Amino acid sequence: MHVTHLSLADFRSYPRVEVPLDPGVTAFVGPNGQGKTNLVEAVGYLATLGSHRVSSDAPLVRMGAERAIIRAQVRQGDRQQLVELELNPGRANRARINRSSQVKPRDVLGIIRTVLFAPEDLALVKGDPGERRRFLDELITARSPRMAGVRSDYERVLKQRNTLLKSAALARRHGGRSVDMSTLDIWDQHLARAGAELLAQRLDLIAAVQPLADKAYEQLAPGGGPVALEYKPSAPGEAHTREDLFGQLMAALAEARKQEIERGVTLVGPHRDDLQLKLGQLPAKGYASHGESWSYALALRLASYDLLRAEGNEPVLVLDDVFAELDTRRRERLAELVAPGEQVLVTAAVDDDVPHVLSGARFAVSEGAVERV
Ligand SMILES: Nc1ncnc2c1ncn2[C@@H]1O[C@H](COP(=O)(O)OP(=O)(O)OP(=O)(O)O)[C@@H](O)[C@H]1O
Repeated sequence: MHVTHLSLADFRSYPRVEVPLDPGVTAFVGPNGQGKTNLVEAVGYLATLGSHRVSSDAPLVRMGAERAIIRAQVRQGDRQQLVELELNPGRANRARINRSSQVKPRDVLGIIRTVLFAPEDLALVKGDPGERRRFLDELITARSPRMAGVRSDYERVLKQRNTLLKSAALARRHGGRSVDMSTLDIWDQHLARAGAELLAQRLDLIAAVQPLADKAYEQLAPGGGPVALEYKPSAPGEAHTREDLFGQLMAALAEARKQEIERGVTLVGPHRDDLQLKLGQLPAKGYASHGESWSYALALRLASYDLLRAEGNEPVLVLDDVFAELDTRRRERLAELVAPGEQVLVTAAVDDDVPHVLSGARFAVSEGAVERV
């Protein structure tokens, strides 16, 4: 699958821009702060309904404008589709597919898939567990778009359950009116049901990604591994099937209930889990060097790319400002690995940062103009 045309209105720094794209490698080159990342961020947004840089939509809308529009023409084999998202911060976003507005934003998922590697990815290794959970869950959704529904069910139930626990905790602390806790059992069931589904997908994904990440790390930094991905659940146990995971979560919720009511928050479930990344015998977080952490994050993205391709879901690979961070050897290895991809979008400050193997289309990006050179 590849994008044949990208069109933005009031997205980030662009009042309007039209970018025709070819399969193969396309490099966006220009000085800092000219809008290169803004272009690839828009493609990433269509694939994940989120930005890799910010957690809310407001910064994505051009200063002074009310809404932003991202539109892309996508080709999958012989099939062409036009996808469009309208971002309305503070109100619901809107989507159109082939000009039909009878769709929800979530229906756009799966039309475009991306694997995006950017400097922010260092947080995958060095950052909070939430970064690694997002990595897993975005990849789960890229493999199976219906999982977006499961994720949003889980988030909704979690929010409602937390509201109930919080009011119970406040009532306990301040001796207010007691709270009716009879619905908590029902929330437990819903939370464990969606949670088990999400957990099963995460465990399946980790098993598939692990050997690919190890192989990618070895290619980037020979002899530096091995790398191992270990899931650290908040509800401990050995379960793997959905039904067993459901039972495991229900048991852990029962055990944690007293503490949850005291603290007013849900302490068990996929939202509290972590993915531990090990390099050799040590956890990468806190031990790996800057260069090792970079290679690790990159290996995770390359593994994601390999996995989606192997499963027949060829994604667009986006390499945002990454070559300047790598030494010559790693830069060339990476370039050789990704050069055969169906579509690879690269951003760089200067031409020399783009390895020669990645010859293809070039656009100069300067002061809001994107021109083919
Ligand atoms: N909502 C917005 N409204 C207007 N301008 C914005 C908005 N968001 C970001 N910008 C501007 O976009 C520019 C940054 O663009 P971008 O991040 O794409 O730069 P870049 O070319 O990738 O630079 P670098 O090489 O430094 O990574 C900045 O000048 C910033 O002020």
